[in-house]
Amino acid sequence: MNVEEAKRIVADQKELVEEKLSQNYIKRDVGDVERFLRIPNVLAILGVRRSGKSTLSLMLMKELKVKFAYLNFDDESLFGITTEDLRNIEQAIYEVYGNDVIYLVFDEIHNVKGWELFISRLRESKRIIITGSNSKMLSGELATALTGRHSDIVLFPFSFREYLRFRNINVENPISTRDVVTVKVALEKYLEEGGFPEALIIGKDQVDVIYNDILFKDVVFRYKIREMGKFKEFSRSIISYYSSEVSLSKLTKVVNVDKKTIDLWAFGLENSYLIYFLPRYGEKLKERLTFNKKVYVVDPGVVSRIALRARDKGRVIENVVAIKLLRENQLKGLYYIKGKDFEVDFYDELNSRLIQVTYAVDKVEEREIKGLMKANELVKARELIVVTYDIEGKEEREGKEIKFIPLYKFLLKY
Ligand SMILES: Nc1ncnc2c1ncn2[C@@H]1O[C@H](COP(=O)(O)OP(=O)(O)OP(=O)(O)O)[C@@H](O)[C@H]1O
Repeated sequence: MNVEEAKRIVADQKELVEEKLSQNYIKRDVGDVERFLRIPNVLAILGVRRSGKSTLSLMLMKELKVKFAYLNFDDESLFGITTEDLRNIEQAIYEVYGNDVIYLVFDEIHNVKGWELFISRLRESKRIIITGSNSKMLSGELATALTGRHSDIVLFPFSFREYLRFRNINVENPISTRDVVTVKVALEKYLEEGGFPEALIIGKDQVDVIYNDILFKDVVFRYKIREMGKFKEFSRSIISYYSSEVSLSKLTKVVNVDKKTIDLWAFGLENSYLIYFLPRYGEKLKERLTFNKKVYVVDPGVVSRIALRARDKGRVIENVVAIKLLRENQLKGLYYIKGKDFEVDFYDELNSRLIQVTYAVDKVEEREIKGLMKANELVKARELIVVTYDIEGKEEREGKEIKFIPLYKFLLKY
């Protein structure tokens, strides 16, 4: 690709960006992202496809009021480009945007071979945002060039709080009966439709489009999967296990492929951020095939549209809590605890909390509380919480306080 061709692509995309910048977007709760751009000066925004990564980068540039250049490498005219092409692209960027541009935003650059060294060189003089929907993009051999020199955040589809903002419901701290009702009605809808911005703008069928895009572009294409039918069946089966323990070995028999293949497919789905495997506390992470794990799905909308079994409210609620915790902990320090005769849904090690989730409307079952107490003998957590559907209050057991928090409050405040 020569510089002239590259210039045309950069200029075409510049027009699209200008149009995007003129629109109003929903503010994302991602903390002080700008901070990441100061030192070190590469910020990677990772996360499931269509969660709003490029929009967030553009919002950030707008907020900082800085001059920046943008290029999306997920553009057909840029497929198959080489390391040499990157030099011409760089020059084209300066010609289109000016030599004095300091901030560079690159979408999906990880599809280009040798991108890490390119970024590593640019970072000497520029501040860079890269986005990607592959959790392994920063763990390859070449990425060592960037080790310790980038911050990364994982962006999820809208959280419940962001969803309320999108629906123009300005109740972050509902107290009056009317506000509580409004928020609870919105929560029911959120549990059904989820938080992919496009699914809320275009309609729920868009979830299917996004789901298929993830399967094909982020897994099938990347991992060169040929048995499409079986892979789709596998993906749907594993999603149907949301909020449950899953045995990959068993799925091998259901889908009828060998263990190595299943392992690769599960790896692919997890790397695309579509599903997340929560490990059991205290267990050494061996191979995916053998370790005990529970599976959670990135968005309630995907659960509603794709899972095979009848919708189970208790599990839907547990899934939404899992995603909130994963989002806030940025995928770190979360486990479930399972002993001989007890289970606790989440051990949030970072915040020293044990969290049980139940679809209780008028009474929390004794077994849920016993589970908390037993797990607490093991981990000595600071806080013990039961997330309920509608019960609020406190109870003391053996000198330890247990809080009962309704789901809407937990999602908004905790
Ligand atoms: N904060 C927001 N407010 C309103 N709409 C949004 C917001 N973020 C994203 N969207 C909409 O969602 C869609 C996907 O957003 P975007 O392209 O930023 O996602 P992405 O994660 O970069 O996608 P991909 O992984 O495919 O590159 C776009 O149509 C965008 O307009």
